[in-house]
Amino acid sequence: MAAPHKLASFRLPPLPTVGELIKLYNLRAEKQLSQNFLLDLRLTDKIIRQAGNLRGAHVCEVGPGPGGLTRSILNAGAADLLVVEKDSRFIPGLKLLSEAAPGRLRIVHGDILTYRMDRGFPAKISRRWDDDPPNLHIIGNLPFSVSTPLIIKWLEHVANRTGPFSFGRTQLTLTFQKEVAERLTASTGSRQRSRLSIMSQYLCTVHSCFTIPGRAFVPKPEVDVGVIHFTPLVQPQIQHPFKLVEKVVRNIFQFRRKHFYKGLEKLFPEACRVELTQEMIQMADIDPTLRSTELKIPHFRALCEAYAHLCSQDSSLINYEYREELRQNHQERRSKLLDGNMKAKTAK
Ligand SMILES: C[S@@+](CC[C@H](N)C(=O)[O-])C[C@H]1O[C@@H](n2cnc3c(N)ncnc32)[C@H](O)[C@@H]1O
Repeated sequence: MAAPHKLASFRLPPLPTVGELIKLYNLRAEKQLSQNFLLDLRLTDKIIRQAGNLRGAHVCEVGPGPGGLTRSILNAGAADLLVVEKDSRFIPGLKLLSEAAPGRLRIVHGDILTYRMDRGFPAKISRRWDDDPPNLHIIGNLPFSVSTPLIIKWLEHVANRTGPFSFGRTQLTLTFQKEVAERLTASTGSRQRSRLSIMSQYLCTVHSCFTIPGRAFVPKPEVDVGVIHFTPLVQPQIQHPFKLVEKVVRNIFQFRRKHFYKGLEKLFPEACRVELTQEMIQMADIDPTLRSTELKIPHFRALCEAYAHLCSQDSSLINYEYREELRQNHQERRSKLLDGNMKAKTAK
């Protein structure tokens, strides 16, 4: 790995263009892997600038594909770029880039959903949580198919200070389909306010950088794309376990446009539903006629506080899942129906 001060001339030598590489290796986009490529290096440079100064930085790029963003990251002076790509067809092209930037590009052929990023970088780059962020950045033009599960997984890592966040408050610069980008940054009262807004904003400063029109990608997706920058907060706005917060928020947003208590009720089994919902709302001191989208993060904090208190009084509550109960009831009804049909047939 080259030391930052040795990177005086870090720009890549002349190489085939990304478009030429795609033709050279016959890299037809795979719909299953949500492959929409960025070939315009001015645009990839613009995305990379949102991450801040990358000179001498450690970077993990998700899904480099034919390497447009990868080139921009290297040209911005990253000292150590680790790319994680699932599709083996891109590996030869990435190796070409690696040869053009000796010692600066490491290639992992694997799945970002299971890759252990905490093992991917040296411990010496770690910073204390309340320090400035470490010199490690996660960057990616994310595959649409994994963007939501991936950001939820990383937010859980932020809450637990694990994975990429075992190095400190690692910053992320990522693309999302525009609708998801709007949900991530939506403020109280907006139509896009959703589970993703609360989960990301209670843990991070979330900044919408700019929108890329769908026509900038090859092949062109149906939607536009938003670039979002995340910096984990020193103090999360809700200080309860991630899983508890996620459960409260998910239930409340089951009925986004209704009074929030409609979703809240579903935290509790039928026998104690009305009573415990009322108790929870009273404890949190919130107007029950507010809609889910009108709740602010301090409201969610108060609701999590109240729910944690109720769970401490009855430990079975934390494992109760309304949807699971619905699923089981449905299965029971189905098997009763099947039994009845079988009996009717044998009686004939
Ligand atoms: C939207 S394309 C972006 C490609 C390239 N970064 C660009 O901007 O042109 C998404 C890339 O992620 C890769 N990919 C999809 N699922 C992945 C996964 N689970 N882990 C790692 N890479 C993945 C795809 O093969 C593809 O190269």
